[in-house]
Amino acid sequence: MIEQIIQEIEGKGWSHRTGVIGPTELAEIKDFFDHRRSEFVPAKVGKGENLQRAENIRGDYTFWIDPHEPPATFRHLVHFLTELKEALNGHFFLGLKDFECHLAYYPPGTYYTKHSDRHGLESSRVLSFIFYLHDEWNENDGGELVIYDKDDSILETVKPVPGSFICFLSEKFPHEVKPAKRERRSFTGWMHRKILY
Ligand SMILES: O=C(O)CCC(=O)C(=O)O
Ligand SMILES: [Fe+2]
Repeated sequence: MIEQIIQEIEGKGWSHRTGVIGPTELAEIKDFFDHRRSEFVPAKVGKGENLQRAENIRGDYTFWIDPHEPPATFRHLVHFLTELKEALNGHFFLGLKDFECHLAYYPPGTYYTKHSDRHGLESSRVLSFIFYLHDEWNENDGGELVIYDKDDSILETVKPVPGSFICFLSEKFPHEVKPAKRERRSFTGWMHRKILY
């Protein structure tokens, strides 16, 4: 699996793999979301003094996970990411040192408009990654991740298949989350060239 991801990143700069998380693990994750729901906070946009809630930009709620001390439910995902980080360093000499990650849920109808994960202040973000954690997703549920190229042409529209994983070079691909008909759940994060904690 990791080897295929590396090859896809080498070829096109991003990779989408299905079947990364199995049904038993997804069921445990569903329980975590259901039990810890009240601890999720509205995601904000901007930095420092300009940090603000802007539902017209992003409508998700997040719960940060410390990858150095993850809840048991997320140990497998953190392990997978650690192996991916080492493989990326081995193949591309990226010098990745750490990653940050959060859970997110997007209530029905919410979205995240087109943005880049890497702007001035976040210049150490190298790779963006997302696991899709909802237990069910139907053809017409929406919630696609639309990936753009540097010229703002659509490269790919990715359906958030439960248990799938996507990653892309943060610098190269602006992207957007389309509104969905059902709650859309994910584990999202970024690999960095510097130690974060
Ligand atoms: O959930 C997704 O598919 C993408 C989320 C995203 O772009 C972000 O949190 O920066
Ligand atoms: Fe993003």
